[in-house]
Amino acid sequence: IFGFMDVFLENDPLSLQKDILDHVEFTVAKSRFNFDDFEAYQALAHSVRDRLIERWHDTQIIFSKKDPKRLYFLSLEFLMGRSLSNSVINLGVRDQFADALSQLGFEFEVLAEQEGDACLGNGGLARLSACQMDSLATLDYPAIGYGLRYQYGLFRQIILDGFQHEQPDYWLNFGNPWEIERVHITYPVKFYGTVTDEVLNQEKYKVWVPGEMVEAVAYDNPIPGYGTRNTIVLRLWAAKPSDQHNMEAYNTGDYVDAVVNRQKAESISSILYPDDRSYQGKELQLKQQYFFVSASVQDIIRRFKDSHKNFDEFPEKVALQLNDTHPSLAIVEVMRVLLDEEHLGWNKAWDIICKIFSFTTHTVSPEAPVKIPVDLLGSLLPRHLQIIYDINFHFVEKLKKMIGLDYDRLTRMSIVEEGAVKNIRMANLSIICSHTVNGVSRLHSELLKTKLFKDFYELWPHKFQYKTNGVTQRRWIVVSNPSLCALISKWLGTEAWIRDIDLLIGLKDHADNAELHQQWKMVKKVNKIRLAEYIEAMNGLKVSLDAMFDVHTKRVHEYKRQLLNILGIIHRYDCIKSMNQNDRKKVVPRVCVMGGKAAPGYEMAKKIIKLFHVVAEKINNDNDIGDLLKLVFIPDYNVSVAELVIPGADLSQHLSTAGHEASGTSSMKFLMNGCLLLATEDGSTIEMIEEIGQDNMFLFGAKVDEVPALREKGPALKVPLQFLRVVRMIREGHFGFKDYFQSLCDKIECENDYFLLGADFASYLEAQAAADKAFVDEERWTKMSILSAAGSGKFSSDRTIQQYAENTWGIQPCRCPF
Ligand SMILES: CCc1ccc([C@H](C)CC(=O)N[C@@H]2O[C@H](CO)[C@@H](O)[C@H](O)[C@H]2O)cc1
Repeated sequence: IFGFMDVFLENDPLSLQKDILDHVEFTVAKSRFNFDDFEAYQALAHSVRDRLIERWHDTQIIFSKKDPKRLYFLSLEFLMGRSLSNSVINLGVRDQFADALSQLGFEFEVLAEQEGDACLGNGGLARLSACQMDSLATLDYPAIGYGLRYQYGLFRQIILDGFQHEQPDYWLNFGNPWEIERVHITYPVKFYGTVTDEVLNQEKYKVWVPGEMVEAVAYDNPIPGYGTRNTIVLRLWAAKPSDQHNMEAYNTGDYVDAVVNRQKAESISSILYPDDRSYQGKELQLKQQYFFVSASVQDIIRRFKDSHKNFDEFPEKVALQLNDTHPSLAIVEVMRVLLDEEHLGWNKAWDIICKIFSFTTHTVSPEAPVKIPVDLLGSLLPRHLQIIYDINFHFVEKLKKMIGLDYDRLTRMSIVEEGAVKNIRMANLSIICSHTVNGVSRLHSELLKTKLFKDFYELWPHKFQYKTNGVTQRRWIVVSNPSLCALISKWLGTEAWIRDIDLLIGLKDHADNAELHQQWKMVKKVNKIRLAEYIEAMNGLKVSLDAMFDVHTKRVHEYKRQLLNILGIIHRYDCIKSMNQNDRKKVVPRVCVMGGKAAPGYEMAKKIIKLFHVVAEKINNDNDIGDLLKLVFIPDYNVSVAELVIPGADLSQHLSTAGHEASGTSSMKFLMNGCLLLATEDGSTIEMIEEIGQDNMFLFGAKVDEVPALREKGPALKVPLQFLRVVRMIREGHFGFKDYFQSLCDKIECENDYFLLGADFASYLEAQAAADKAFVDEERWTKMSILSAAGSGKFSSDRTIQQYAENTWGIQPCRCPF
C-alpha cells in the first residue's frame, strides 16, 4: 500500500550489532570499545525502542487512515514493571538480539537485570491495567492508555529488623529509554479561580477564570502487540510550570520565590499515592486526578476535531473507560468542554456523555468508594462542582418520577451526600453517567447488584455487567517462564497458544503422560532452583528444593488474611515441636514464602509483616525443625520479583474472607504456571473451580453467603482450640514483642474477628493437610499442576478485553496490514 517497505529496520544479528554499537556511541555517548553492562543495556533498550517507534508510526498511519472508533483507557495507575524482555518477545526478535549481544560479549539476561521496574501503581488494579494494554495491542484494538508519569513510583520496601520501611522510588534517575517526551503535545490545566457568566450571541455561557495554571506534557510509551505489527501508546502526563506566568511577580524582585512557585507545579504529578485502601481526601490527590483527566480529555477532543467537524459523530468514534472512580472527573470535564467551550447545550452534551463512558469498579468494601468533600472540590474546581450539582439535579428530578418520593432511596442515590461534611459520591456519579457498570468477577458483580449498588441495579439492571479479570500470558508465561513456554509449545505442537490461549486445554490430553510428567517436574525444578538462589541472595537462607514452596504474595491487607497464614505456620511449628523423631519423618517440608507491601499508614498491616519476621526468626533458628519448615519474607515485592517467584511456586495461597476480594489476579498467574491454589471461594476463584474442578484445588472456609450469619454469632462463634492456642502464644510473647502484638490479637479474638480467622481456621488446617497429602504423591500433584495450567485459558486478559470490546466499548480490531 505504502510502497516503502524497504525502510524497515533489519533484525539480522549483524544489523542489530551495528544498531547497538551506534547507540553506545551516539545515544549513551560511550566509546564503542569500552562500555559496561548498564550502558550496554541502555544501548540495547534504544535499539529495541527504534523498532517499537517504527511499528507505532505504521500503526498510527493505519488508525488515522481507517479512523476507527477508539478506546481511551483512563487509569491513575499502570504497574508496567520492566519493558525490555516483554518488548523483544512481542516484537518476535528476542533470539536475534540475544545472538547479536553474545557476539558482542554480553548475555541478554544479564543486561535485562539492569532495568528497574516502572512501579506506577499499587497492586491489582494497576497491574491489571498493564495486562489489558498488552491484550489491547495484541488483539489489534485501536486504543490509547492515559495516566500519570509519576517521578516517584510505589515506595521501595526495606525491611529492617523485621519492620517495613519505605524509601522513595526515584525510578527516572538514569532516564527512561522506554518513553518518548512529546515536547509539542502539551495542554494547559486550570485550577481554582471563579466562574462568571458571559453572553455570546444572546446565549449565556459560563466562563471559568482559573487562579492557577500548569502545563501537562505528554510522555509516550509504545506498547507492542504480540504476533502483530500493531503497537499502541500509553500516554503519561507530567506537570510542568506553565509559561503563562505573571511578569508582575518577577519585577517585584522576589524572583527566587516566583521561580520556586513555578517549580511547585511539577509536584502535581511527582508522587504516586501508596495507599490502595481509600481516598485520603488530600487536595494534591484530587489535583492529580483532575490534572491527568483534563490533559487526556483535551488530547481526545483535539484528536477528534482534527478529522471530524461536529460532535454528532463523537459517540461513534470515542469510548472512555473509567478504571475505578479515580478518573471519574473526566465525565464532568467532558461536560464542561461541551457546554462552555463547544456550546452544545445541556441535552446534547448530556446525550453524548451517556453514550461514551463505561465504568469498572474494583472494590467491594462499602467504605472504599471515593467521596470528595464539596469544599475541597468547590475551591479547586468551582465550575465542575456547579456541573455536578446540575447533573445531580436532573438525575434526582428524573428519579422522583421513576421511584416516587422514597426519600431514603433518593438520599442514598444522590451524588451529593448531605451531612456535617458534604461530599460528592464519585461512584454514584460514575454509575449515573456511564452506559455500563462492570464488576471484575461474577461474584463481585453479584455483590454490586445485591449490596454496594443495589439501588442503582434495581433502577438500571441493564447497565450492570461483569468482565472477569485476566492476565497476559505473554508476560506471565513467555517472559517469566521460558522453560514452561517451550514445554507447552512442544506438547501442543504450536506456539499459537501465545495469542490463542484456549489451545492450552490441549494439555489435558497428556495429563497422565509419564514423559510429560517427567518434563513438567523438571521445569518446576529449574524454576525452584532460580527462586532458591534469589532467596539465598536476598535473605542468606539456603532452602531445600524438595520442600513444598508455599507462596503468599500480594499487598498486605487484613481481608487478604496473611495473618491466617502465619497462625497456620505457628500451628504447624507447634505440632512438629511436639512430635517424636519418627513422626517428624512424615512431615512434608515447607518453605513458606511471603511478600507484599503495606500502605505506609496501615499500622495493622505493618504489624502482620513484623509478626511474620519474628515467627521466622524463631522457627528458622530452631534446630529441631531443620528443613521441615523455613520462612522467607521477600522484600520489595514488585512485578519483576513476581516474574521470578510465581514460576517457582508449588502452592499459592489466596485466603481472603469470602466476599472481600473483588477478583484477585495473582491467582491467575500462579494457575497459568501450574502452581496449585489453596483458596477460599471468593472473587475469581469461584470461576477457576468451574474451569479446573475443585479436585485440583485446596478449598476452605466460609462461603460468601455464610459470612453474615457467622459475623452475627460474635462471641457465640465456636473457634478451634488450636486457634486459641496459637493466638495465646503470640499474646504471651512466645515470639517476642509481646505488647506490640496485643492489638493484633485483640482484632481476631471472638466478636472482633470481623474477617473470621477463627471461624475458618479448622477448615484452613484441613486444606493445608490435604495439600501435604497431595504433595507427597508426585504424579497426582503433577497431574493437578498440568490440569491447572490446561484450564487457565479463561483467565487471559485477551478474553477479558475481547468481552469489553464486544459488549461494552463497541470497538473493532484495526490491524496493521504488514
Ligand atoms: C485511592 C486509593 C485507592 C487506590 C487503588 C485502589 C484499587 C481499586 C485497589 C485494587 O487494586 N483493587 C484490586 O483490583 C484488582 C483488579 O481488578 C482485583 O483483582 C482485586 O480483587 C482488588 O482488590 C483503591 C483505592
